Amino acid sequence: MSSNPILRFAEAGKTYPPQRTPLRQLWSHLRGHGRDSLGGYTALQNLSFEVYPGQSLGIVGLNGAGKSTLLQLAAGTLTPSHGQVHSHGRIAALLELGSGFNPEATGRENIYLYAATMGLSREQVEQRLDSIIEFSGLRNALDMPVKTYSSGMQVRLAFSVATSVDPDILIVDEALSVGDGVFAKRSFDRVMQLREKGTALLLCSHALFHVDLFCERTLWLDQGSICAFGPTTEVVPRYQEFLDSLNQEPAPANQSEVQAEVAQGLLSAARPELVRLVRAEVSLDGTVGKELHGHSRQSHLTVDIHLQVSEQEPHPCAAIVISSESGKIIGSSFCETGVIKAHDEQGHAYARFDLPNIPLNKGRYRVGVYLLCKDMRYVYEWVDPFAYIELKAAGSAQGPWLMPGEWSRQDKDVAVAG
Ligand SMILES: Nc1ncnc2c1ncn2[C@@H]1O[C@H](COP(=O)(O)OP(=O)(O)OP(=O)(O)O)[C@@H](O)[C@H]1O
Repeated sequence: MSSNPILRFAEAGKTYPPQRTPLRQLWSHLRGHGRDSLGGYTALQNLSFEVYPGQSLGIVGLNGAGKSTLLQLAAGTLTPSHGQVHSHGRIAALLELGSGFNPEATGRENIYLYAATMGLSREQVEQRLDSIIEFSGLRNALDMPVKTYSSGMQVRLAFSVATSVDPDILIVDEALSVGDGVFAKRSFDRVMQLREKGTALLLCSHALFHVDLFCERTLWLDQGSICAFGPTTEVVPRYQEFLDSLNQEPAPANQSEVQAEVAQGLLSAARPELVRLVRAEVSLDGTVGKELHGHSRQSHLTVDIHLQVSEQEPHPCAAIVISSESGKIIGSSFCETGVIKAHDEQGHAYARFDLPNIPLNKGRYRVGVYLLCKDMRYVYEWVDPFAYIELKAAGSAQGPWLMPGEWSRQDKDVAVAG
């Protein structure tokens, strides 16, 4: 690890100026004050922490805890009212929807504008243009003004540019769960690749599963202050317990709005309010892990999942997908309707998938966990790969799966001609 942090908050905080409504201005004027004396709102206070190159930090907290404010300070789109925020390197931020875009300009023009704000020259953008367009999947809409884009399309464009500029720090505010199933999966893969290349990540998400997956450390914000900060494996379960203790009703989703967007195929039903993956665990012969070793035909694969369902989606579907290392699907198993069912008032549900005598040949495989809506048309969340399994085998079978079927000796030629 480099000895210099790439991002440093030193007693940093943010107080928003008071809302200068006409009534307040009149009140101040009558009282003879030059400034509104009602005071501002302190959204963050005295935060100190550091992020080193290649590290990933998750930010969790209730609505209004100050997460977006923290991310904006880190991105440099807000300045601290007290303390300091130091950063160096190229920062790519996916913050509020549409921020950074000129709505009147086309998608193509916005790629240049957006990349320029991240320090890329026109030439550098041109070198990457094709891959940015390809990744966004918006080639046909590229010469239309961004104001005509749906929210899902805007996120795709922003995500595509932000992750194509070789950032030193990638800041993501919830954006990962937006986009249709295919795009969201590619976004996951892209963030993983950036992490492997050493990009530091700051991720704020209400989907704790994402934080669990991407971030080795987590900062839990409560009313603008750090409530807990440490390894994700410690902080996220504590935060989950806290959420459970609140017996929080999920924020009511505007169902008709969600359905309209889903109907356009632009947004997956990926609303954390509807259903979310809380935790998953893959084990081979009883050993839990992300890199597991076993024997073909003998080992027993188990996947345990814990999710949270809601009234709007009480019986989602879970699936396990086994693929080759390169991502080619070898097999999948979808749970039957009714297997996933709320177990308590908070909507926690648990399910297990068992695959004894694993019918795979020697090799390395990835195991993915998916959460879909009941009719399996939309994927809420997935993590693929969630774990890798590496199998040893005796014999000379070819190909990834162990083809069932039996040989038997025959006494005569049974091949019937004509
Ligand atoms: N521009 C602003 N002016 C005044 N107050 C603001 C402003 N932006 C945010 N706030 C207030 O600061 C507090 C923290 O807001 P912030 O958006 O950072 O929270 P958050 O944790 O990201 O919430 P959420 O999970 O709902 O997105 C909130 O009480 C909010 O009302």
